[in-house]
Amino acid sequence: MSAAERQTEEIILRTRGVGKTFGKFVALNNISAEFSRGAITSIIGPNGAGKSTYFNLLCGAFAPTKGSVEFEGKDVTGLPQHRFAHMGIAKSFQITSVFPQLTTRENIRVGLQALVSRYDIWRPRARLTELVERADELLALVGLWESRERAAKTLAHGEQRALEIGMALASQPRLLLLDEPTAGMSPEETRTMMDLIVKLAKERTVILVEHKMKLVLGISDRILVLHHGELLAEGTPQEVRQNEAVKRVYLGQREH
Ligand SMILES: Nc1ncnc2c1ncn2[C@@H]1O[C@H](COP(=O)(O)OP(=O)(O)OP(=O)(O)O)[C@@H](O)[C@H]1O
Repeated sequence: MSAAERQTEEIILRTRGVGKTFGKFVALNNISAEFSRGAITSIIGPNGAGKSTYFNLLCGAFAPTKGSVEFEGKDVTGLPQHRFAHMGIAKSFQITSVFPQLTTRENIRVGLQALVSRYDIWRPRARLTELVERADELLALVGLWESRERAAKTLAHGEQRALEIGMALASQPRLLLLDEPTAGMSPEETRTMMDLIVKLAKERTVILVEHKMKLVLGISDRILVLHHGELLAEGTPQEVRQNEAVKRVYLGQREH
């Protein structure tokens, strides 16, 4: 394996000098960062730091105004969002997108059926069995097996978020992007979600956006800190915790 190939193997996603402007407003400026395969990387920063904007660039929802995005060594800058999904990148947003009237299990099956073209159309029975089995595996993985027959609208907020992640996993992504996965959750729901993220990260790369620094220190391999659209700091949780600039930004903020 060449040095370049080894780098591609180790770095799943990279941005080079990405920026994003909305009219004259610079929401994100010149962010260069690398995301290691198999790691949990958290993007943190105070309100308005540019986290969601960066997230949207990483998952292909926005094209950057400047710079480039590389996934597994390929330049994917400006490709339509569905191409990102087909390449192996899945995302789950702050806003829940489950179908409230359907059961938990039906929701997961809907997620899987969206991929139906990958299956052999001449073997419908085998395809159906495979879908059902895969849906049940995903339900168990995200901790919703017991709630499988409940209408999604009756699930607690934390369970709805877990369901949404289950749906995102239907495409068997190599990279899972989560935007504030614990937003609006109780402390107990938050712990459950953090445990789920750690479990999911054993099999795939996870990047998450969060504004609660304390929350991600314990589970992240690497942390990027954004502030006013710039990359303020990056490093291990230990390095970020001790970083003077980061301390200043978070000083006086209510810690979560
Ligand atoms: N579509 C848009 N049009 C104009 N300005 C925008 C748009 N989206 C974001 N912004 C601005 O860009 C800046 C960064 O926003 P962004 O949502 O990325 O921050 P954030 O770190 O995710 O904040 P929060 O923690 O509050 O979600 C903010 O000042 C925001 O007002």
